Amino acid sequence: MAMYDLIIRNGNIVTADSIVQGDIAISDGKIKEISVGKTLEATANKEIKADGKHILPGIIDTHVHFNEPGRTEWEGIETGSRSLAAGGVTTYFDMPLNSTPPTINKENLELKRAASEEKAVVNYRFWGGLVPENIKDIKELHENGVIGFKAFMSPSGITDFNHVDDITIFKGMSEIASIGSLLAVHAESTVICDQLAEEKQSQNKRSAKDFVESRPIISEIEAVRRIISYAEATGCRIHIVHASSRKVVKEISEAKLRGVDITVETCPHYLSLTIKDLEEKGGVAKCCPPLRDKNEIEDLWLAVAKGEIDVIASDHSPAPPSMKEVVNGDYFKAWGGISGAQSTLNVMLTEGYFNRSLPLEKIVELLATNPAKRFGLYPHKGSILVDSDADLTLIDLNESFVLEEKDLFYRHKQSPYVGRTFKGMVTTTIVNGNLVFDNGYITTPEKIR
Ligand SMILES: NC(=O)N[C@H]1NC(=O)NC1=O
Ligand SMILES: [Zn+2]
Ligand SMILES: [Zn+2]
Repeated sequence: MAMYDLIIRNGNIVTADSIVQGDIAISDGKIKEISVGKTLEATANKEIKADGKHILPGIIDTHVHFNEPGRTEWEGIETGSRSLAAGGVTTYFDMPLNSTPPTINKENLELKRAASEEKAVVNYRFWGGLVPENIKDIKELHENGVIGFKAFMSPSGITDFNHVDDITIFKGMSEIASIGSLLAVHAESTVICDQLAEEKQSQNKRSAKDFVESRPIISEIEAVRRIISYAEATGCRIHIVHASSRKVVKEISEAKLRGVDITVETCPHYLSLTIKDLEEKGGVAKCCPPLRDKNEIEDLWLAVAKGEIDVIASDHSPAPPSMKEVVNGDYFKAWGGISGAQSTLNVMLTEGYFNRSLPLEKIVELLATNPAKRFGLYPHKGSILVDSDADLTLIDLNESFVLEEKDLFYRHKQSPYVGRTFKGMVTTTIVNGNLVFDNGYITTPEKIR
């Protein structure tokens, strides 16, 4: 009889296509055997009873800012990756900015890699940056394993990561196309946002509403249209990050129909928080593009249901509480970025599965399968197949909880979701066949909560 490292017994195995009941056997960090509908005749060093639970392919968060090296006091790889594990995430892609030095050349990439090797409790990959200064470094970054490149079309909020001008976009995208990589784009118009922000501030209008009005949806639409025209000219594959509105998504759907190789991401906060939350909670709910209104949320859920969205990622972009504070009612000054790494699956289960009947298979597709496919990790990741990596997320849909600060594994225990009731709970996160999170505890390298 076969002997494995780990067997998970009698769970509901969820993939993008189906839900079946069965056993999963794991050895050497890989799925070795799957038995559907009947007990797997084998033994293992460890067994997990998953009766009544659902087993998902490990979640892939394609968009986090972990600030390390250089700004570890903002988050850091250790606390950041623990938070992800607690949220059922088994692989993350770390953005090239907010750490210092930013990941814009091979030397800086090696610094990030060294810090991650030492500290990450889940799997990871790195984005390289595209900035006006580094077109010459693109090829080498690609050869050293970055998942793709990231550019900002508007100021990033970080002085050592410049946004791209149109000639950089054009030249950079030509280069990225020639090596067969991909460009992720923060698409907001500098002209529109800067001008409106200046008008507002010169009139001393600095409320939450003023801030939101200074970054309107049209600014995203304009930038998306522009980047699409460059994609069509250069043949560069693109991925639009954090679209805040279905109106933005529509531009991307139309480009897809024309044959442009483009995908789109949105984030849990654009599906669950509004400008009212920004007014009530303050800086903890500030992000760029900003939160929109209730109608936009429902429209965005329609886009999700209809398959217009490819990927949902956290855009976890934390900062120390002092930087998130709204001082004297000035919403322009506070750091833009939401701490969400731990809550992506919770938001999708509660607001998607329970409140809007979004199928679990669809959630798996958006959070694991599509990210794996788009960024070349499929079928090793994003699937539950024999020979896949043993990255798995176990959830209990019968549990619910109110998120408290003490539940957060972030360096700074702030989240716009504190106080929210979530239905469904992540019980166990398995990375390369090892339990990393179990029943409220991070289990490796030591047990902590
Ligand atoms: N620099 C940075 O992380 N910016 C992110 N924050 C945010 O709210 N939107 C972003 O692009
Ligand atoms: Zn961004
Ligand atoms: Zn980001």
